[in-house]
Amino acid sequence: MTTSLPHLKPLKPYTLSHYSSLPRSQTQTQITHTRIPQTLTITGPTSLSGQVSISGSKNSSLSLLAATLLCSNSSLLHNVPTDLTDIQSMLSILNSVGVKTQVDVRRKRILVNSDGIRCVEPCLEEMRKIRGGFFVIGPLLARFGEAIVGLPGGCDIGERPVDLYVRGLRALGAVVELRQVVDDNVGCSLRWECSGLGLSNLASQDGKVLARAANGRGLIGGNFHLDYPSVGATETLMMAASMADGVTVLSNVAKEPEVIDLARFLNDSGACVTGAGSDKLLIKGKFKMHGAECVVSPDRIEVGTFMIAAAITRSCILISPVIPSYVSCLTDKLTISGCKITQRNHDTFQVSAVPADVGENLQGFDVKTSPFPGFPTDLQPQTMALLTTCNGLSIVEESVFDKRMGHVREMQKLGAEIHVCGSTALVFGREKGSTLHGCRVDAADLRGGVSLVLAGLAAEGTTEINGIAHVDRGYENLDAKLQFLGANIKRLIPAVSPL
Ligand SMILES: CC(=O)N[C@H]1[C@@H](OP(=O)(O)OP(=O)(O)OC[C@H]2O[C@@H](n3ccc(=O)[nH]c3=O)[C@H](O)[C@@H]2O)O[C@H](CO)[C@@H](O)[C@@H]1O
Ligand SMILES: C=C(OP(=O)(O)O)C(=O)O
Repeated sequence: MTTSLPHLKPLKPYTLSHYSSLPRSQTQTQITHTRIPQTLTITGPTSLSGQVSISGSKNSSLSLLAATLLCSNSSLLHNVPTDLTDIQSMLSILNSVGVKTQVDVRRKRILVNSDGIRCVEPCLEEMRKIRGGFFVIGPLLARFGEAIVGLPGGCDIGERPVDLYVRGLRALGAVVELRQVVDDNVGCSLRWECSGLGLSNLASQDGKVLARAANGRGLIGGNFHLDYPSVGATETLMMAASMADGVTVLSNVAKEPEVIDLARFLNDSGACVTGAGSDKLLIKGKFKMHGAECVVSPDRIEVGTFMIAAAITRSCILISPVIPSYVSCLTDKLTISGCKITQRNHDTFQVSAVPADVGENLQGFDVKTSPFPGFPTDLQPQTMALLTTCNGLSIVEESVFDKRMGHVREMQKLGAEIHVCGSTALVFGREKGSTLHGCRVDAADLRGGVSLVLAGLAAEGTTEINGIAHVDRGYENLDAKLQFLGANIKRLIPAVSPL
């Protein structure tokens, strides 16, 4: 749906012109994503060339959309990856409490108006689909004094507890309890669980978190130290503290770029947040916030995925827009491996792994995931796919999530030699480049799924990847973008039999 959106105020440095410089065929290809099981087939090995246009960050967009719940009047978000199913789920969550949204798919922008919110309990079914839905607990509680939200969904990559969110909200004066849904009757809450803590063990089960500001008053500023710099908890508490009465100090917070995007939007909406990007945030609460306009940063994980696509296919491609400091960890590793990465202008990378530039083969390297500025967990599976084609033994250690190795079994089906011990994988590379061979594999989560797409680009023959809905959660038009770069990739959409 294309709508005419009002102009709120001048744009910030990242303007839409940064995102519309590619040929129409690339920027305007739209794929209708349905929830029908879909498959990608790739015939390789592939050589890529040309330029790819990076979408706005999924993870930033999810928290920015949640933050619009704090604001009266309208907010206008630019460069939103509107085709992602996660974004569509987040919009359904907002709509379910009475938020009005207008999506301009062609211009990648969303107008949000939260003036008509009529309830504080978003649709549980939608909440279960994504992780970012849980963030709405912060703004709803801060603005309306109450929120009832489902436990986070999202990828099945290990425990995704919410204890830090809960303890942080309690530090701001909220009473928080978990209500567990013990039968299939969604919304019928039969049993009260622990108003104490223990929430972490229940995070994967069906349940709702009920939060209200104590004594019917609003939230009050407070101090909270996060035991771990959780991105989601940091963002949720930033939103809550923005409308709490008084000053909040959050320490050991996440330093991820998405936190910086959120702080910028909150400040433009009338909040007072300082310290974003450091490990301490100081937030002076405001009684009222208004809408603002913002431009979502380019998706650093999509940038990294295409950098790895160039490397695994031993190709040379241009990638833009890129914020180089957001991907410096990967840039360093690929450079060690032998890739040539050149910044072409302020926001374009040229990534080359062609034999003329890198010699006979890339070298393996070790990675250990950790919070930003460390190596991103969201690039671990893609990196592992690359390492299966590099020289020597590489060690991949996953330290953020306890079950993010689901892709290994599928990579083994493609001929990769990987041994897993707990959260560490030993990847035995190939002295003479890829000997991966195509076969049928299943994507079980978002980044694991895309790592199979990357492996399929390098594999001999045809790779068929099922479960592409996981990939569609976080990659906009992935197949169209890869086709544009020269990949032989097709999406198979089963015919729906008429009723
Ligand atoms: C630090 C980190 O890399 N975070 C990633 C994480 O964010 P996301 O916000 O999903 O996850 P967190 O940063 O909150 O979680 C990271 C770690 O903290 C733990 N935890 C979290 C919340 C809580 O209340 N208690 C608790 O113990 C989790 O179990 C996990 O081990 O996944 C996102 C999607 O893949 C990524 O974009 C983020 O970069
Ligand atoms: C796992 C991811 O998403 P989510 O946290 O939304 O499940 C991801 O972005 O890699």
